[in-house]
Amino acid sequence: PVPSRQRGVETGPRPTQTGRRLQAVVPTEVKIRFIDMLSETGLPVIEATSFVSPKWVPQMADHAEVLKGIEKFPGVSYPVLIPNLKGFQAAVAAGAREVSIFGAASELFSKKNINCSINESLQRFSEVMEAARAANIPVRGYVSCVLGCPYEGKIAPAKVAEVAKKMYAMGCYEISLGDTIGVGTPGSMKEMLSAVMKEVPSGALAVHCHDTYGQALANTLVALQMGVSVVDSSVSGLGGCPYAQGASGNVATEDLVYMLDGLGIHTGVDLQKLMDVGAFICKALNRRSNSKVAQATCRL
Ligand SMILES: CC(C)(COP(=O)([O-])OP(=O)([O-])OC[C@H]1O[C@@H](n2cnc3c(N)ncnc32)[C@H](O)[C@@H]1OP(=O)([O-])[O-])[C@@H](O)C(=O)NCCC(=O)NCCSC(=O)C[C@@](C)(O)CC(=O)[O-]
Repeated sequence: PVPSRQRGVETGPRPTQTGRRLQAVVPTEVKIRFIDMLSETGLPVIEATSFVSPKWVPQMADHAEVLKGIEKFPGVSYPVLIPNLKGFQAAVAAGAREVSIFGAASELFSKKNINCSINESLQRFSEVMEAARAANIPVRGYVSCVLGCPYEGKIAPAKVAEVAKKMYAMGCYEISLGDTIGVGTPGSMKEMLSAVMKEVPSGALAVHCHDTYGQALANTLVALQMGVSVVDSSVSGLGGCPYAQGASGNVATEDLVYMLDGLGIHTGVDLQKLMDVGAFICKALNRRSNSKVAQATCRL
């Protein structure tokens, strides 16, 4: 299986693990060094940046410099997030060879995150798909809030299945199901995946588990047992979402790789190198790693 899609630096105005907000904008050269180091770990996919509006997320205003500045390792892909056609065009002009669109299963989250309804977002995405097809650019689709929403609470699995089905039908080669605020449990993950798998084949699904309630690894394991083989993660468990207050980062890549190694699943990812990248970025951001593996081995 492809073990992990790794996110680059996504330090928006979101709470850290301890509830402090990250105020600083991460310098572009740190982002580039971080991604270059990740490229040497054996990860197959590194999501490099977002071509979103700098008025909405000023921390990503350097997207073109980051994408142009990183070394592109053979065999590694560097997709970028895009919310609309404008983002797609800017990403391609900066050299993107793969993009990800991001929708949601929650109306209110869609409105807060990308300022439109779910239906409007699907309309925007279909414009992107058309342009992507013409440019031969593969598109991945995210569905956020699949196990809960900061504004609507519980989300019906049928709603997740409906949005995932539409994004898959429009041509996304893979649908990543995001537990954006990390409220899911193995039980709700199983229920949601069972509904989605009636509409989208398991081979075209990925999971993206935030670890707010400490359930991310358990939820990921359930998804693996149900046939999903692509998992999003983040070194040192960095990240969150600026429009989902209180959400912590993704499952730490170090912890995910440790678990996969323990299961005898070959990943090709070098855990030691990952830990070095984690130490680098935590030092640069002056924060503690959220990776249990990193904490246990006392590297930070
Ligand atoms: C979607 C918009 C742009 C709508 O924002 P809007 O204000 O409705 O957009 P607009 O079309 O009215 O344009 C407003 C201004 O933004 C510009 N603009 C418009 N589009 C772009 C663009 N692509 N790149 C650069 N600039 C852009 C546009 O040109 C205009 O500039 P002005 O004329 O005022 O100078 C905004 O809401 C936005 O950028 N949102 C992104 C927020 C974000 O980054 N959220 C986090 C992403 S991660 C995530 O969602 C979850 C995920 C994927 O991780 C999975 C999970 O955990 O669930």
